[in-house]
Amino acid sequence: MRLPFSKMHGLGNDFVVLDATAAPIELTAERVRFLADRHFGVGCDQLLVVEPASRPDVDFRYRIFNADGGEVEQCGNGARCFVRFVHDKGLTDKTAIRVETRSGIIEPRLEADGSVTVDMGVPELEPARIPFDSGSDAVVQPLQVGDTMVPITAVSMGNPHAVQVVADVDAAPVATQGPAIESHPRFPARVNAGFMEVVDAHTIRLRVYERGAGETLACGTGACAAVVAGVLRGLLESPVRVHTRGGELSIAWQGRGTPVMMTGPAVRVFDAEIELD
Ligand SMILES: N[C@@H](CCC[C@H](N)C(=O)O)C(=O)O
Repeated sequence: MRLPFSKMHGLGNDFVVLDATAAPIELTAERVRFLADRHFGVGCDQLLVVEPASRPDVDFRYRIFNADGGEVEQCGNGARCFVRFVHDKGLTDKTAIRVETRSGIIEPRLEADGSVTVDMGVPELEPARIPFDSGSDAVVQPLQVGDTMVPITAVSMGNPHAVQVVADVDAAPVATQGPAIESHPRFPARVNAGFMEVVDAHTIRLRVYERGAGETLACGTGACAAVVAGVLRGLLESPVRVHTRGGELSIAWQGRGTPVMMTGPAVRVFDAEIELD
C-alpha cells in the first residue's frame, strides 16, 4: 500500500502527518516505528493522524504517536502543525478550530501572520494525575536520580512533565538524567523531562528529553509545563518567551485554574508517499 504523508515541523520538532479523514489508516506500533525511523523510514519525533471528529461540537480528532510507537495524550508543536495541515489540505477554512485529543479538546487558532495560537487547556498540578507517586502536592518535590537529588515540579499538560531549574541549559545533563527521569519508578506512565534556565522573569531557555522520542529541538507542551512550573515557583511572570534549540515560543499563563496559551510557527516541509507492507 502507498501511504501519502506530509513532513512538518514546529521549531524543528518534526512530524509525519497522515490524513485519515476520508478513510481510516491501519496503524500498528511497528508501522509507527518504521515511519519514524530516520535511517530506514521517513524520520520524525512524532507521527500525527488527522481523523474525523467523533462528536458534533468539534471539527476533527487528532492522534499522536511517539517515535517509539506509543500513543500519547498531547503534543503542543503537533497541535500547531495540525492546524497548518488541515488548512493546506483544504480540509477546513475555519481559522478557529476545536479538536479532540486523547486528553480532551483543545482550541487552536490560525493567526493572520501564519503562526498558530493554541489554548492548551488548564494544567493539572495534582501529582496523582501525572501520575506522580509522591503523596504530596508541593510545587517542588525531591526526585532521587542516581546519586543526585533533583528538585522537580510535576505538571500535566494532558501529558506528564517533570521540570527542573538549571543554571546553564547548555551544560545540563539532558543526555544522562533525561532517560533516568523519563523511566523513573515515581512516574509509572513515564514522563517528559524538562531542563529550564531562567534568564529573567519573562524569558527562559529550555531543553526537553521527551518520553518516547529522546531530546527534541523543541517541545510545545514542555514549554507550557516549564512556564507553569516557573510561575508557581515565583520565578516567572506571564507572558514568557521560551528559547529552544529549534526556535522561540511565546507562552502565557495567568495562574491556577486558567488555560495555558501557546503561540508559535508551524511549517509543512514537503508531501510524499511511502510504500508500506
Ligand atoms: N513534542 C511534543 C510532545 C510529544 C509527546 C511527548 N513526547 C509525550 O510522550 O508526552 C510537544 O510539542 O508537546
